[in-house]
Amino acid sequence: MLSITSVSKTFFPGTPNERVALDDISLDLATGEFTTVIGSNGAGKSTLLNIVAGRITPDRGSVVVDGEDVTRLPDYRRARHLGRVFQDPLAGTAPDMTIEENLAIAYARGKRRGLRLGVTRDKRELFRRELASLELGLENRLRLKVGLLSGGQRQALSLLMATFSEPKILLLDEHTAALDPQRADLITRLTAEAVERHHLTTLMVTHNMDQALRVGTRLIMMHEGRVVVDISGERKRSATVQDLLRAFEQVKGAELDDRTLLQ
Ligand SMILES: Nc1ncnc2c1ncn2[C@@H]1O[C@H](COP(=O)(O)OP(=O)(O)OP(=O)(O)O)[C@@H](O)[C@H]1O
Repeated sequence: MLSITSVSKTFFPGTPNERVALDDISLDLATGEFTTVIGSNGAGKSTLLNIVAGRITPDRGSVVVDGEDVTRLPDYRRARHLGRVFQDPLAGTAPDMTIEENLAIAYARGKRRGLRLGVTRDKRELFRRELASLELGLENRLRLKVGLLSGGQRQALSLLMATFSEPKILLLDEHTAALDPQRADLITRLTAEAVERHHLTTLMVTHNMDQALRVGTRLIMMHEGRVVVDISGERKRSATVQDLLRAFEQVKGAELDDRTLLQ
């Protein structure tokens, strides 16, 4: 469903501020594959997501979504195939609009013109059912302004908005990092449920190794713009935080030109 092939990105090339963000990365995600992405600060995780989203164009390489080469397609032209949730709960929703208006905008994404916006009775029922699945009581507060919700509630709504139109790719950029542990656990659970229910091909960046191991079907660790660990299936299920820390120490200690892939 998602093929990233030999993608490289350097910011400010040829200047003293030159930063290699991605260094010849290749990654193939099958439909429904849920990949968690960990790595140190500056490893290139956000840049990878931005390249998939079309916010950043790679210097080299290609991005193919469901057979379509989108490498040079601007972000607004791929938005209907993508769902994205950011770290900041304020980023994914419009605070001055009501819950149902926000949902109507998300619902219209990916639909043909003419089927857009406006909250009909059918849609309201659909929104109510979807909101009920969050178990936060929001289904009875459809006309509440989103700005009045807590961070956790807003993030749950952002997640619902990003997933219920069944995008081809779901991008989660540390979307639980700004929440308290209890809310973070709730959003993590809702994420796993939504991905499973809609069979979404997902990339989830997190700094929480435990979370990266608990959810998803595959885990990659990035370092200095490269994928240095890539595990799935039983290897992922049996891996521990200690294993990841050990692998990270090994990579950090390796020579810069050592391209050994740890598996
Ligand atoms: N827009 C930009 N302009 C210049 N340099 C950038 C830009 N975005 C990222 N970089 C640089 O590219 C490298 C990778 O950054 P990126 O944000 O992708 O890392 P990350 O793994 O998401 O880090 P973090 O965990 O700290 O968010 C870093 O050296 C960063 O300084």
